[in-house]
Amino acid sequence: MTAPELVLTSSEMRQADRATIENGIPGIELMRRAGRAVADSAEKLAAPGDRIIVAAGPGQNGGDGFIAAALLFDRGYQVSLGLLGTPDRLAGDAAEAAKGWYGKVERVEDLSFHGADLIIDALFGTGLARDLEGAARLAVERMNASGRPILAVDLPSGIDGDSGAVRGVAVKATRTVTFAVRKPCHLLMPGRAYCGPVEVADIGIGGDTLEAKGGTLFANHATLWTHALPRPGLSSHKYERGHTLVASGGATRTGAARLAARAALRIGSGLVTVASPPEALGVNAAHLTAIMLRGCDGPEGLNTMLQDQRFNSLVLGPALGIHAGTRAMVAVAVHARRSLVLDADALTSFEGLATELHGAFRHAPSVLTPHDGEFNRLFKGHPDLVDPASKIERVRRAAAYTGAVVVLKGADTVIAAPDGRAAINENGTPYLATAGSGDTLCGLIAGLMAQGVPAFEAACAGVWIHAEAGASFGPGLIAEDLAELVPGVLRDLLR
Ligand SMILES: NC(=O)C1=CN([C@@H]2O[C@H](COP(=O)(O)OP(=O)(O)OC[C@H]3O[C@@H](n4cnc5c(N)ncnc54)[C@H](O)[C@@H]3O)[C@@H](O)[C@H]2O)[C@H](O)CC1
Ligand SMILES: [K+]
Repeated sequence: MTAPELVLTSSEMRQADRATIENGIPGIELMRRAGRAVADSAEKLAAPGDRIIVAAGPGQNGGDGFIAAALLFDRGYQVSLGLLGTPDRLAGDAAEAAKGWYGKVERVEDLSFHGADLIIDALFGTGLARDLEGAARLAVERMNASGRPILAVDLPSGIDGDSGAVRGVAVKATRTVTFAVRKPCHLLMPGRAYCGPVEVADIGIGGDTLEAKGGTLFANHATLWTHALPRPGLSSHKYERGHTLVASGGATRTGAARLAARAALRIGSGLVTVASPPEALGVNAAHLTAIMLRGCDGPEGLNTMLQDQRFNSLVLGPALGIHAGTRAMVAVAVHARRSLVLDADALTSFEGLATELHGAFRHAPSVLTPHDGEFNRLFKGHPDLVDPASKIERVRRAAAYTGAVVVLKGADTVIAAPDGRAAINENGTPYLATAGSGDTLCGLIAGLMAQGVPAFEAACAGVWIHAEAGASFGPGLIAEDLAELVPGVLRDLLR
């Protein structure tokens, strides 16, 4: 089976680099391999004889640029190189690499990018430390304005490697070649949108080293969770596949619960029941067939229902209303220690009250699925959770704080577990931004947990399957379609 795809932060990558050097591969050799990968990648974008302009920065990213420039010159390209800063400021491996470039070292300020068939952006990589200003900023602006194809070395200059944020301005790359593994910025927005297709070049940093220095952050693909997916055997019975309970809102707000319930059923929950306020029983009954329906009046009603241990997974939040009653229902659910997915109103009801949720979810598999607005409302007054620039860091801290798996939704949904594992999703589609889409996601995750899938794997799989279903439909997608598309996605996954 293919291993999950590791993603390493800048500092983890530096440690992996250092360990590789200590194990006997000199730094300059790693840089030569990196530079060769850049040259090989450039050859896919330009033909011998073409004019290539390399913009090199003051650090090792610039060093990679020097190596690539010399190789491409040898391979018959017309190569010019402009340096940001002066050659005497180059140090270590980058200074060594510069010795192999026999052409002129121009000032990056003096280069005209308009005549280039290809620009190689080797200004900054993982060492970017602050916003781009002055000459660096101008160089990036002029590269972008040239309209010429740009190959970014490691990552587009100006993008923060760990958060994917634009530090003032950033190169809009046509393609990016990175080394050993992808970094968070290749998956997180807005960085992902600046990279173009990302190529990962093997420069000889071993899998064991990458695993030892990273090992907790992943790209969210099936390789991460496919082993945990339920595969019903011939003898399996609906009662063994769990029973998901979804709480419905009042008479005019019942659709959300039914969307979640339908998704739970489609993902394989053996049984699904909508728990409905008495006044909404009629409208729910008119719309449910395979899904069961029970009257449930507020927190007391929920408490009574949960005396039945067969309800092993629970969705609370969609259209429940923002008030103390919803908070009380969450308290009942937490006390009952069932698998739990909380979304929407269940999260917003705790606006400014996050301390009530401190450690609350550590006793049972629990998943919170906020979007940015809900996350910021829930954790307002907790700068340590809301302020970090990196989405991964924010989600990890929220997971550690609450004891729940946290899914922070968006074009680059991040899922994190209290134990520090995190995954970045990248198969999302803008079509998923439609009313009721989040309700469906809750149902998928709860339906997987009902079948015994652990919370982190259920959240990661739910997010991926949800996105895959949305992408398979495309334009015109409405939330009602999503659950119906799940069987096709599952069929491919379980093949
Ligand atoms: N295993 C690998 O991944 C390898 C990666 N290599 C390349 O090395 C860079 C990282 O190199 P590093 O020297 O640490 O950082 P940078 O080159 O990105 O930049 C540091 C350099 O830039 C200055 N600086 C930082 N921010 C700014 C700013 N906003 N304005 C101006 N100057 C700034 C800083 O002071 C330093 O001088 C990695 O990305 C790979 O491309 C190696 O080749 C080995 C293998
Ligand atoms: K770069």
